[in-house]
Amino acid sequence: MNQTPHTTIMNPTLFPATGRKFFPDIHVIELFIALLVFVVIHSLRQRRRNGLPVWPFVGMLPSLVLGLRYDMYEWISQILCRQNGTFAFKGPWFTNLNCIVTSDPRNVEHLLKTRFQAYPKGPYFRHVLRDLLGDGIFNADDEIWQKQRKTASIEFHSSKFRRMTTKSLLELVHKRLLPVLQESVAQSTEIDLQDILLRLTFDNVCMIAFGVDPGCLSPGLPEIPFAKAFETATEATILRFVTPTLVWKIMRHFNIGPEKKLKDSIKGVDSFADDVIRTRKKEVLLMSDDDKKQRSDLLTIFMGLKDEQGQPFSDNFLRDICVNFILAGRDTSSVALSWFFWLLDRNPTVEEKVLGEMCRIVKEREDESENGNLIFRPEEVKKMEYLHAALSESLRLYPSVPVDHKEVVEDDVFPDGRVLNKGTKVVYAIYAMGRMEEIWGKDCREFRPERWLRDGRFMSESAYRFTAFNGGPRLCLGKDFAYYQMKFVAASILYRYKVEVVANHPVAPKLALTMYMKHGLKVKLWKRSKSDLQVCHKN
Ligand code: HEM
Repeated sequence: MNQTPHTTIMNPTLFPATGRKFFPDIHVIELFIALLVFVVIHSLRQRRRNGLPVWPFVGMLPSLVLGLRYDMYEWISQILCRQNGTFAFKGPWFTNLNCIVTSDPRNVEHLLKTRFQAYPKGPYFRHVLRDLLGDGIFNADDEIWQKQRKTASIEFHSSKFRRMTTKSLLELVHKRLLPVLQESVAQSTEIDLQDILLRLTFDNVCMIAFGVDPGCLSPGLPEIPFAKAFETATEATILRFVTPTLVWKIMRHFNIGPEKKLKDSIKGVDSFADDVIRTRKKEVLLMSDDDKKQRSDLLTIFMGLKDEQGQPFSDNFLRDICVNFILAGRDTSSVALSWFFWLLDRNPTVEEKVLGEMCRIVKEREDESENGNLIFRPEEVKKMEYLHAALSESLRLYPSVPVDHKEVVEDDVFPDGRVLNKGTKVVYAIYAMGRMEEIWGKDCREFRPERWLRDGRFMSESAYRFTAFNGGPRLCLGKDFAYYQMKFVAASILYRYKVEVVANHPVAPKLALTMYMKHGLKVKLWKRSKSDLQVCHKN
């Protein structure tokens, strides 16, 4: 038999009626190609509309992954420039990554001030940050936030607080920071300035929040378990933002991966906080009313207050308050100063002007005898307008908090016409705002402190164009203190040393809650000679 029954009956590639060959594999391929072409055209059309291609299932994730490999903040800035300041990010299906990203000052003012009540931090972010930040000021909304804000605000604006912060900063700089820097000069070694500044601000803010000095900035730069735990906890928390909620929750349940790291590090933070709270409670019992009034650390202040039921705050809540303030005060001014020193190294004319201003101010002193170990006085720091402008310019380009977030709790429309449904997450891109020509003009990417000066005096900018310190009712509580701290530290260093960034040291931002330099800031210090300062005195 030539034609076997097997071929006629069993082979589905022949049409029984016509005997014509049917090639399902070719049709499948054609169909597949057609679908692919459709998907690509559709995704690219979406690119025109949304700024990025939107792929089935994964949304804009492929572009995000590429952005993460390059420079996340630059990547966001470029999309926002193309999209006139606002775009909708579409994450993979069934994840929480969908959000509206904006750098339009009108929208930023709308969400931070005009419609403040409609844009709280919201349940999603609160949930992600809850293990580390609890009910502390950064993570709270409504009454819980209001109560902390009000109390801390009274405290931050009191003269007692100012005296305490000025004194503790002076001691930290002169007894701890300068000797460590001097040691590096004597040994002729390179140092990681970012690490040293982080230690300085950590010790400083622990004194403000807890009233204790952990001693991170000490000779030999010891590793302090509390500081280490704090750093690991913030890093592990960030990972939750880029991990689908279900995945990190499963990891948390089984205590594995980054969630295990997070849990262990939070234990470290809690154990330090618990110790301080327990000890302070015993101390407070023995204190006279006058002694209590002398103390201006936040822990002692909040310990003396009562909640709505007339009960003292729980230890957990006291812990949350302090941990949030430490986060607020540690990572912000230190990274801002690191970017500032890096920019100064690249802009020697700005450095000359900063130095010239300091020297002019010192020259006004009646008694210049202490010049050898000069300590800047608060009224002198206030007079440093050019330094103030240079730090603001540095924060404009490298804001310590590069992106921030809100969640809209009722349907709303942005001033630019974008419609937002209840529950939409909104990201305001502070880093990108510093790179918008519409806000700062054609030279927006240049480091030019003069843009902040009118007739030599510093002129502040609207918080909705320069959002480095946030704006509206949640404006940074530590803004005045932060400027004083940064100016005092920068002036005390620059008056004594030339800070030279090590050649070829790679500089890039790290993906974190705050704008760390990924590889730190390796520098070498050179002691300024008397003649350097005499030249600058003459200017
Ligand atoms: C260069 C230094 C600083 C910058 C750029 C900065 C920036 C910011 C930003 C952007 C926020 C809003 C965060 C948010 O709501 O998500 C904020 C809030 C806050 N900052 Fe600062 N900060 C700095 C220094 C400090 C310091 C030194 C302290 C305290 C010692 C501090 C205390 C606070 C507090 C308590 C809040 C929460 C305000 C609220 O939610 O009502 N900040 N800061």
